[in-house]
Amino acid sequence: MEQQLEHAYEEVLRRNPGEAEFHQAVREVFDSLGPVLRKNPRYVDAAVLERLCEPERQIIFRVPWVDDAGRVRINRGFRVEYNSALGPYKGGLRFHPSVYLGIVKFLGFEQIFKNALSGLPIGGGKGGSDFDPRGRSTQEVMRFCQSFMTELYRHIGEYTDVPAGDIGVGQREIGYLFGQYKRITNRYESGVLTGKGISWGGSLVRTEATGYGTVLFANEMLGTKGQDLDGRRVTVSGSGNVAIFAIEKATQLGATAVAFSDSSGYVVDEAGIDLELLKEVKLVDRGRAKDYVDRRPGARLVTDGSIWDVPTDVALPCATQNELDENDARTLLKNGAVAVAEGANMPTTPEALRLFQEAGTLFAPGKAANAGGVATSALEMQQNASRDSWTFEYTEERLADIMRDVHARCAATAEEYGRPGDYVVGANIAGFIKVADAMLAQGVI
Ligand SMILES: NC(=O)C1=CN([C@@H]2O[C@H](COP(=O)(O)OP(=O)(O)OC[C@H]3O[C@@H](n4cnc5c(N)ncnc54)[C@H](O)[C@@H]3O)[C@@H](O)[C@H]2O)C=CC1
Ligand SMILES: O=C(O)CCC(=O)C(=O)O
Repeated sequence: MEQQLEHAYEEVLRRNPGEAEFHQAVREVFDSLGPVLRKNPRYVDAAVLERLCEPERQIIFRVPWVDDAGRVRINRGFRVEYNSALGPYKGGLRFHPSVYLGIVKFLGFEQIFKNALSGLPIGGGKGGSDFDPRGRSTQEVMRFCQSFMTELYRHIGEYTDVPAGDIGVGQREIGYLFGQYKRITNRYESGVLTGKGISWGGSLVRTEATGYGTVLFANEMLGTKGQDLDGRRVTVSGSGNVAIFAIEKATQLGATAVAFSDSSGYVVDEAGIDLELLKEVKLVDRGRAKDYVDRRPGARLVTDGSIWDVPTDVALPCATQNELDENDARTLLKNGAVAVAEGANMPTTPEALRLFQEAGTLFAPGKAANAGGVATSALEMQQNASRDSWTFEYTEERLADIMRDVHARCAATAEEYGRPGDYVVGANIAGFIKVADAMLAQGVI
């Protein structure tokens, strides 16, 4: 079976040149699959690996828009409709200058397994653009979103493909995208996008869900060792949607979050991050880390080195891919970190992951730990379909149940395949089996 996996991986390299992040995401999943393929050769016979590595549809389009100075700008838009074995394509849109096809494909590939693990009927997809929202006015962002949707609308729908937010796309952008979709189609199709505002079809808890879910997963992992987050030091990279609500849930569970970051550096606040201030700086003012430090006595901004230099018990990388490397892992281990849970998608490099695995550190891969976001999007779709809206308490309880289930499924699968405590193997195998079985049942498509 190892030979088949190697052959399939070589084909991925050959067919997708230059897409390093996509190669990395495939490699990490393939590294887990040997035992499951040996046990079920029918997956190999039906070319499930090869099919999983080829998206069902890849859409690339021009996004023209006019900036505030009247100049015409051109960006590139993407939507990769990766796999629909379990439901309509589902996954976020990322607006960031680094976006290219390889990033969208890695995210879409990860999304297939994550969505399978959530236990909800959603397939995998992802999209975005190399548009950089930083420094752009609200009017420019709106014009960009309207142009983006003017092409995207023909590819998406409640039963087809349901985008949501990711880096650079929050409720404001979802609002402009939804408005343009409604205008073009003349349909109030609430279930076409998730992450909407509460008064126009959104779900309570969706904003908080990814960060909350990541922390709940970390707490479940600690629970297997008779420990929890209470009294722990936590470090959270990033200061966007995922990071902020990871800090909030960790604080609710009795931990002290001592550091966060953005692309300008990291902030250490030994007294515990002031969440209200952080929300004001980041969510209201759209400011920088320095704006927090300017208003918070005792906090300091560090503009060189790495946030993972800050001694911590629990590390929550919640910014972006490959942000925690081998050196960072060594430092975290030296400083006694006991758990790492990925709020971001693939934030840990393969070399760093290996070090954590060798050290026996509790390690939650993003496709399991951050599944609460997309799961709550699926709950938003349920509410839209039934024209209902649930309370915060009820929705949060559903999220907590889902995260417990995801944790239990990963742990049980790791155990079954002889790797107890290895959540990477557990998540990859459990997600793979669910998707692969549905693909087999649906024939060669
Ligand atoms: N929003 C969601 O529901 C979900 C997001 N994720 C993942 O979580 C991560 C963060 O996403 P969001 O919080 O939604 O985005 P966001 O746009 O709200 O925040 C992103 C944060 O990461 C930082 N960042 C981005 N690129 C960076 C870079 N190259 N270097 C340093 N810092 C950088 C930004 O300063 C910002 O603080 C991403 O990996 C995303 O794919 C995963 C699951 C769901
Ligand atoms: O809520 C969603 O549909 C997407 C969330 C997402 O992009 C992710 O899980 O990485």
